[in-house]
Amino acid sequence: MEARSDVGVVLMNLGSPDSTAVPDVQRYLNEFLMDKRVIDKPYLIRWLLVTKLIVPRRAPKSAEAYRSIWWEDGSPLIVLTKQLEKAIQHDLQMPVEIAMRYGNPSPAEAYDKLLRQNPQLKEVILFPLYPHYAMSSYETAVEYAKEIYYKKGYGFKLSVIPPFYNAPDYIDAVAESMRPYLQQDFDHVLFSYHGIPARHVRKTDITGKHCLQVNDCCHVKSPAHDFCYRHQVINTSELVAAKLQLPADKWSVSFQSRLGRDEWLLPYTVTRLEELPKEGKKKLLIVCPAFVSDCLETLEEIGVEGKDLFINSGGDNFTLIPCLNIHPLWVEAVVKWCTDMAAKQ
Ligand SMILES: C=CC1=C(C)c2cc3[nH]c(cc4nc(cc5[nH]c(cc1n2)c(C)c5CCC(=O)O)C(CCC(=O)O)=C4C)c(C)c3C=C
Ligand SMILES: [Fe+2]
Ligand SMILES: [Fe+2]
Repeated sequence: MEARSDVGVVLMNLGSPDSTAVPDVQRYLNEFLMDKRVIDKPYLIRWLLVTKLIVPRRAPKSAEAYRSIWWEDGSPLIVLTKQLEKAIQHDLQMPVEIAMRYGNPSPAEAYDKLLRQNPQLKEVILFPLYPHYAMSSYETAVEYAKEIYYKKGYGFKLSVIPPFYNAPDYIDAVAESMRPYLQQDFDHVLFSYHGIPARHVRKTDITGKHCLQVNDCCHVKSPAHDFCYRHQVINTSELVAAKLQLPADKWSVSFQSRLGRDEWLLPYTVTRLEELPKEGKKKLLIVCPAFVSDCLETLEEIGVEGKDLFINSGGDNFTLIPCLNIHPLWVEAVVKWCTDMAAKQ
């Protein structure tokens, strides 16, 4: 492939605290939870909730959880995003930088670095590392990256990779990353996705009358699906299960990481981890396809806490399948989509 320096790529992920020290975790959680697309309450209520209630209680516990999974070179999410950057840079022959929605590095740092090293830059491809659309993940990342782009008046064009929850290359990569684990004896495969408040699904329903309102809404054709996180994660799971020829009674979907008292998407992963052994499903494979890089929510919440809960509820065997990270099929897909988008310039 011919090297290009007029098109650059920014891989954008969620971000982590700078360190596991409580003040750094506090700063990160404040920035994260003050995002109006994450806690969608009026500013003053959000500010009181976040700075007076949630963060003071949560920061020390989160810091401890981060400490239990932190790597020598930093947060797994950041380290793995950097590894993906290296892997695709090698094959893509275009300059690549990483950016985070919260914490560091910011999209401004990524744009500036690309420009400094490639003064002839004409286009930046923004690649949000989220397969599914949610107000609190894909949408906030893209809006933030665009806000900085317009504010600073950059001269290059900004193109954005859309959610890829049903893209055959992504489905293949998830399925093939799971396949070796299916060789072992298992009773059930649980697809555990980061949850969101049910209210967010209703809010992003462009028809205003479909999501969580129509019977079996996620299987009834609707333009709402383009923005419906629930539809998209169910669709990802169905496509992966079909690819792996998993019988319908051998897999299911659940939602993790609930925060607060509002109702989030159901069923909750914690509930399913308690129920599955009682249903005779004692050997479990669990996979988290909403995250393309392993992070606190996979390594600690599922890999440590989830495993304890499952085993203490009567489970025998718990295997967490790693995220795509730098799986060769995933690297190939990222390279292909960036190349295709650059060719459209
Ligand atoms: C996969 C997409 C994600 C969605 C959707 C999402 C929604 C969402 N998250 C919170 C609150 C927290 N999430 C936290 C960590 C975290 N979340 C995602 C991804 C999505 N979140 C990732 C990849 C991570 C891991 C970050 C890392 O450093 O490894 C945290 C911080 C940790 C903790 O204290 O638990 C919070 C808080 C809400 C409220 C929300 C939807 C409204
Ligand atoms: Fe989250
Ligand atoms: Fe829906």
